[in-house]
Amino acid sequence: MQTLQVELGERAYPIHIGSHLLARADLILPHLKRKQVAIVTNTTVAPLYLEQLSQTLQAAGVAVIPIILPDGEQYKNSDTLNLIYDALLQHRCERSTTLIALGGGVIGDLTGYAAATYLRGVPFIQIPTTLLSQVDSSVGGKTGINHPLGKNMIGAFYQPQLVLADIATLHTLPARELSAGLAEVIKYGLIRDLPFFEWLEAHMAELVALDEDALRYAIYRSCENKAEVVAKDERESGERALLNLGHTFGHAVENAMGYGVWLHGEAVAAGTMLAADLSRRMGWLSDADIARMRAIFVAAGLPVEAPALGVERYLDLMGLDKKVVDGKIRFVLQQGIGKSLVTSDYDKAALQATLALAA
Ligand SMILES: NC(=O)c1ccc[n+]([C@@H]2O[C@H](COP(=O)([O-])OP(=O)(O)OC[C@H]3O[C@@H](n4cnc5c(N)ncnc54)[C@H](O)[C@@H]3O)[C@@H](O)[C@H]2O)c1
Ligand SMILES: O=C(O)C(=O)C[C@@H](O)[C@H](O)[C@H](O)COP(=O)(O)O
Ligand SMILES: [Zn+2]
Repeated sequence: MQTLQVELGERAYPIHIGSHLLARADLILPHLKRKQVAIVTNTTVAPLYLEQLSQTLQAAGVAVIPIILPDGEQYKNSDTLNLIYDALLQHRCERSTTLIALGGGVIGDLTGYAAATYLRGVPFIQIPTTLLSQVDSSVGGKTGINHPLGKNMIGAFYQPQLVLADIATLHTLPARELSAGLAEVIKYGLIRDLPFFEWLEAHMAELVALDEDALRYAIYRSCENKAEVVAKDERESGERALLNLGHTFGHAVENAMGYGVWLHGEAVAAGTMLAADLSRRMGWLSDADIARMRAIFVAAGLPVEAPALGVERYLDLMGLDKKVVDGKIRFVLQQGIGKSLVTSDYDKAALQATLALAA
């Protein structure tokens, strides 16, 4: 097992990465205020891992309240959030009850937001079971739900007490979901870590084949990148916005196509290629860089062409992005592979031309 620390002063917490961690009560117990937890999961993950985690905790004397939600991005909304509050209230959960998110990013974001708001805040633990949630969503404290008009529009920054990433759970993950997670892994290389990008180019086939050593390294290096950025800028007043590479376009795709039709990672991959095209038009990215990016996304099993929504629809949806300032959309663009910036200083005609690719 490897451990990283997210250095956030009194809100600091460890990320443990390893195999068969669902059996490790000793890693969880020190983070509980009281021996009662509510495990929030979904109808897909519950039959796979709920029993195992519950038994681990019950054997250590912890009372477990299971909360099983419907599965899918289309359920990351206020109705599903209310199901969590309902269960917590029915069980008379107190401020000392810890919520445990057992599942992918949808469960993590919902559970984190429930924890941030139930009784004005109860502790929570992330046990991510998708690659995407192990490398990205479980770390950093962005929690929330979607709105029909936009992705993640309602939420809170609220840090977990602990992240427990059990690599063994990835063996049951569908290949399409593994690929979606690789989009966020590749993101770290593109925005700030050229040596990692080069390592990913050399080891993509092993990752797709679920090679344990390759996965462990990719998850650790991704979490290391994310933890560093979050420690410097917890609430996204600067550098953290770089973690949004491809998301301005990608969130528009997810919303327009209907939540869940394009997976988050798929939309991020195609969105990153649109951002790359805009960077190229600004003279910051070469044709050779774009070819490398396209090749790595394809090798990861990800789409590189965004859907044809039309220029106006893209602009309209991107106008709701959280990075908008004074009505102007800001993009994360690249100045080569491994170097990125957030800017509103792009050429409008270049943006129109980029969007016309997806028109
Ligand atoms: N908070 C953040 O910082 C952050 C970062 C990135 C993404 N996100 C959010 O995360 C969500 C995407 O997360 P995701 O890609 O994990 O999707 P997801 O949570 O929908 O999980 C993907 C699918 O895999 C299933 N699943 C989960 N673990 C499994 C396992 N071990 N074996 C088999 N099936 C399993 C799920 O039930 C689901 O059907 C999006 O809503 C996105 O906006 C948040
Ligand atoms: O942690 C962050 O910061 C990120 O931007 C990570 C993204 O991968 C993630 O999808 C995040 O939820 C997007 O944030 P949003 O603020 O654009 O909703
Ligand atoms: Zn993302």
